[in-house]
Amino acid sequence: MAVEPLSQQEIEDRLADLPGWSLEEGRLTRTYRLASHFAATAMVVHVAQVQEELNHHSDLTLGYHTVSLAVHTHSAGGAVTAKDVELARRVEDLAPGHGAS
Ligand SMILES: C[C@H](O)[C@H](O)[C@H]1CNC2=NC(N)=NC(=O)C2=N1
Repeated sequence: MAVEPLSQQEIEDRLADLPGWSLEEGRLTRTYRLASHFAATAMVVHVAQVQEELNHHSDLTLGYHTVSLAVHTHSAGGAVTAKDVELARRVEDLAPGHGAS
């Protein structure tokens, strides 16, 4: 997949299809709320599996009942690329199965 930096407009266009995601300090960012700490922990493991599959990794933070992600592309100098959008899309797809919102 291309690692070309996305323009501001391209990022905004893609965020329109990623509910709850935003651009914070140059990274695609989202915090999910879950029913319990155990549920949040299980989601972290699932996200880690997807990140390994994609070979693309966020800063992934486990809170009391939350899972937070912040991602940009290191190999593109910290820019946001299609790889970041792909990861966000994959996490959006798996989140409902964890009861995450
Ligand atoms: C060597 C390995 O393929 C690279 O370091 C991968 C790992 N995960 C990564 N994750 C992110 N967010 N950006 C990268 O450029 C990146 N590169």
